[in-house]
Amino acid sequence: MATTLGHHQYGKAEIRLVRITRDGDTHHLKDLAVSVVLSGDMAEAHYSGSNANVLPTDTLKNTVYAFAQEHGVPSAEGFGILLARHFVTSRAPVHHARVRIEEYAWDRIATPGRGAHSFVRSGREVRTARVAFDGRKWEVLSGLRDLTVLNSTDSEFRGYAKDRYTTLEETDDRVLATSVTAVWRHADGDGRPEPDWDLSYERARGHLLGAFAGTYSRSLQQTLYRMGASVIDNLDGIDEIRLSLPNRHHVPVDLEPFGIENDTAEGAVYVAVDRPYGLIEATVLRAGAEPRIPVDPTR
Ligand SMILES: O=c1[nH]c(=O)c2[nH]c(=O)[nH]c2[nH]1
Repeated sequence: MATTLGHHQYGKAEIRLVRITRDGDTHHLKDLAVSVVLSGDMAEAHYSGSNANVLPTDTLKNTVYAFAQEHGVPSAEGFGILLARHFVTSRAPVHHARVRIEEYAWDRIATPGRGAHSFVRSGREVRTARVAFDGRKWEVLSGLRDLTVLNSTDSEFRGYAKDRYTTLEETDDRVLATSVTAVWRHADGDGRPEPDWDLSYERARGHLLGAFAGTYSRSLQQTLYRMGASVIDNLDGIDEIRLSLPNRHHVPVDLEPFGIENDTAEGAVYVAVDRPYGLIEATVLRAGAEPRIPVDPTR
């Protein structure tokens, strides 16, 4: 044989699922996209075409819906753990399962006297969870994307390297805006009970926002480090966090041709430039922790 099969996996991507729970007149809603990836003893499907070890991806989809109804969706992480354990423990050829979940937030629409069953899709960020299980050990990565934040002052960018192509002016007061993608890794479970995933998420989010707002920034790099360090310093169970921060540049508009001053004590007008953007990415680790989050957190 002149060829051999390399790494292979399969699964069902982006299973869209809305779970409504009724508690009398008060209803609750979970809105998810679930992706399942399985790997193990499945080489024959590629070599000979034998599907004996291939549980159809259609079945993976059905299992996700069935589990959502039978077990509910306690939290993105909790649901992911339930599913990953099921696939690895119920089928011998499956050695490893990964479940990725995106969760979309909804707010209630106030309807006095009419029960609590109306919702409006929230402008909040997308919450993410990834669970990997190999039959023995868990790895849980929690995170978020599209958390868009802006500081209208307390940001400068000066003292940078310059060469013959540098045109950027130094600034001691600029707008700093970004859309945060973050992935953080929970310390190995080793038999401990699962944390309260929702509480852990809200705390991590709060520290990211607090550090963004509370840092006098000399660069987005410095702000990134403070944001990551604040999560690690304040949350015992989190050993590693990776942040991807696009620099959403806000450039003051030149209004001089119209005889209008555009940088006054009362404020200024900016172009919100969407492309190109600087992209600042880094991992922050608890001292001694091993880096395990992939370098590209979107993969
Ligand atoms: O915070 C910043 N970091 C950079 O590396 C950079 N580069 C740039 O042009 N502007 C900025 N801002």
